[in-house]
Order: sequence, then C-alpha cells, then structure tokens
Amino acid sequence: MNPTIRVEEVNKSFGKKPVLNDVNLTIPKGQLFGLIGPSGAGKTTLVKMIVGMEKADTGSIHVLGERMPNLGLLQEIGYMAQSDALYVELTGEENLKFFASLYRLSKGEQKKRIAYVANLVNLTDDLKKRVAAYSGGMKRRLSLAIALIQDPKVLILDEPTVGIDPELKLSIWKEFLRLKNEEDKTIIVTTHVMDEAVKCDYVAMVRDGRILTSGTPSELKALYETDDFDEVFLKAGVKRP
Ligand SMILES: Nc1ncnc2c1ncn2[C@@H]1O[C@H](COP(=O)(O)OP(=O)(O)OP(=O)(O)O)[C@@H](O)[C@H]1O
Repeated sequence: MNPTIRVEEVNKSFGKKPVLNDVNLTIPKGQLFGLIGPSGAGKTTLVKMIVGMEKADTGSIHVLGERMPNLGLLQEIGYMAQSDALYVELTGEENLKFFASLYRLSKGEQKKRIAYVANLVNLTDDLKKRVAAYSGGMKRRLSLAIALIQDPKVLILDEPTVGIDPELKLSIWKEFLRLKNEEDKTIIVTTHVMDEAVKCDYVAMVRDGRILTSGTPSELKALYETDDFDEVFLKAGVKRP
C-alpha cells in the first residue's frame, strides 16, 4: 500500500542558506510520526512543504497519493502552525464556525464538530469570549481545535503543546493516540521535548536540515545504547549508525 506521506530527496534553501538537505521520509497510514530537533533545524519548513505552503527546490512530496502542493487536499490535511492565525476580534466559537464553514460542513456537522473539538481542548466554557482576551495557552488550544475541525485524514501539528499546562498536555496526547488507534489518522507532530518523542510510533531527529537518525523510540534507544532520549539525540549528532 502507498504510504500516506512520502518525502523524496527534498532540498530547500532560503536565498543562499540551505535549510533542508536530501530529506526522505515515508509515513504509513495511521502512524504517529515525531519530527524532533532543536530550534532552527528545519522542522517547520519541512512540515510547511508537506502541507503545501512551501515548495521544495528539488525532490518531491506526496500526500495521500497526490503531489504537493495541491489545493484539492486542503480538506484532508489539518494543520496547526507554530504561530496562531486567529481572528482575535471574534469569539472562539466564531473562529471555529468560520473555519467549519470554509470546509463546507453542514450546520448540523458544524455543531457536532465544534462541541467535540472545544471539549477536546478544554475550551467549552470559554467559547463565547473574544480571542483577544484569551491567554497564550488558550490560543494554542483554539488553534489545535481549528486543525481538527474538518475531521481531516492527516494532521500536521507544529509544536502543538507549547504553552499548554501538563495536565491538558497529557489529555491532548491521549487524544492523539486515540485518533491514530481508533480513527486511523496519520499524524505528524514536531517537538523539541523528548518526553513527547517517546510517545510517537516513529521519530526522525533533525538537525541542520538533515535527518540525523530515525526509528521507533525503542529501536533508537537500542541503537544508541541508552534509555534516555535526550542522549539518543546527542549521540545521533556525533555518531552515524
Ligand atoms: N521564509 C524564510 N526566509 C528565510 N529564512 C527562513 C525562512 N523560514 C525559515 N528560515 C530559516 O530556515 C531555518 C529553519 O527554520 P525552521 O523554522 O524550519 O526551523 P524549526 O526546526 O522549525 O525551528 P523552531 O523549532 O525554532 O521553529 C532557520 O535558520 C530559519 O531562520
């Protein structure tokens, strides 16, 4: 079966600065894939290309069998960017309604999806407030809710839990696992937090625009002979298996 996401030989520079070098990834349906790396490693650039917001200089990216960028796939890809793109003069609910109507959800579906995503991110009681009055964490949670609103097959989440308190973070991760296990969603999560990396089915560690190493968390721990994921990352930076 074709993978849900295939990145082949992708290179990208901004001006003279190379940002991604020969990146290859294969992500099967129903996988929770972690893209791990320090600030500036190239994670956001890579996920933007997978979503179709940036174009690779060379190489190719396919999502659900279609070459990206492809406007026809907007409905199938939920994207949560690192910076929140919200209408701050509107309420949380109005933001969700706006995006739900962009995706042409019927009135009945809109109601159901808004109730579900708001509950998921614990914003049900704040839906009538203007987003301008939201805290940073609440805005992140609303962005995550928007990424899920159209019930996409593929979720691409750029640092989804930054600024979110530990308790809610755990319940959001639980939901990612449920979406993958019960609904067969394919999910990419970028993070620089190693305790999130170990929850992924498969991780790729990125630095300076290159994939340093990749594998399941247990494969990587075995390969680098450590139980500590921070150490896996450090060792991967110096030693190539
Ligand atoms: N539009 C742009 N024009 C010029 N340089 C850019 C642009 N976007 C990203 N870069 C550069 O590309 C490199 C990779 O950035 P990117 O945002 O992909 O990294 P990242 O791994 O997502 O980091 P972070 O976790 O801090 O977001 C950085 O050096 C950044 O300055």
